[in-house]
Amino acid sequence: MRVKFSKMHGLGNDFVMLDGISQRIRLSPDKIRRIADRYLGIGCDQVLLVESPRDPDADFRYRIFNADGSEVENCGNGARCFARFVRDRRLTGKKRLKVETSGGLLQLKLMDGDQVSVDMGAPVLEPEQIPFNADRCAESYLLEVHGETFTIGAVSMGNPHAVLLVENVQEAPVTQLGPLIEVHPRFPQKVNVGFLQINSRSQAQLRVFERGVGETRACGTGACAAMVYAHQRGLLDDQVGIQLPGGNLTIHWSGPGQPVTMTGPATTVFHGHIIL
Ligand SMILES: N[C@@H](CCC[C@H](N)C(=O)O)C(=O)O
Repeated sequence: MRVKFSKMHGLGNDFVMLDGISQRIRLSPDKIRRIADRYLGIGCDQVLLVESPRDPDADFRYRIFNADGSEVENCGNGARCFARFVRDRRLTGKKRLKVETSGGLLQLKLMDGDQVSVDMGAPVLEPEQIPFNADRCAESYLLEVHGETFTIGAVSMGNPHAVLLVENVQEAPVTQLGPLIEVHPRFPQKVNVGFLQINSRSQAQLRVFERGVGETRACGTGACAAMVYAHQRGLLDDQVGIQLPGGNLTIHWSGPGQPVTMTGPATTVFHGHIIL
């Protein structure tokens, strides 16, 4: 099967975008791993498949697969790339879109230049909905990892995130501790792990070890989850610039029950065909 794709990225978090509306595409975990392989395939952190919506309120549905083949609920950088992809492929002429994901409905706005703004919905903090094993909902939790105890925040942005505050993000043990927390038994569906350094009330730096991928250059839902955790602890204002290894996102959140808004770029790199 010969399939058209676009290679895109949001701050270096890279995607293979597939139009499943004008092409018939059958994916399997094995095919996804092959597409994502940086030596044997195209190479990407996530494969994103655009489909017709099931929800009559939505313009599109988009499905998200991590490089390890697992299907997941949400992807912030992917959402911005999705919005540009459907416009560039002329699947819609709209600048404001509603898209269904398995983590909920997102509202997107194409702005000037390469910028896209996404209403990511309200964060979920109830442990059983994240899902995270804890007796009660709290601002932070103690997590034991191989005999050491860490203070973490647990937030769902449709997908699960653990957030740790660190003094120096460059020196944070992202690739050592990240994989241990990713598969911690208290997160029954595994978890994305963010390491957050607060620079001021409006500036922070973040590195994320993503579930099913490893450390990425940027994670949109990770930036939203980090904002929620630090804002709840009174460390950040409502509007914050979050610097990731691949560049900056602007995140806005005004508190519990309110949606998180993420604004940042979406970039197309090339188009091609792949034999699946
Ligand atoms: N890169 C993404 C998140 C992709 C999904 C994540 N790895 C998961 O397993 O939940 C983003 O920009 O949000």
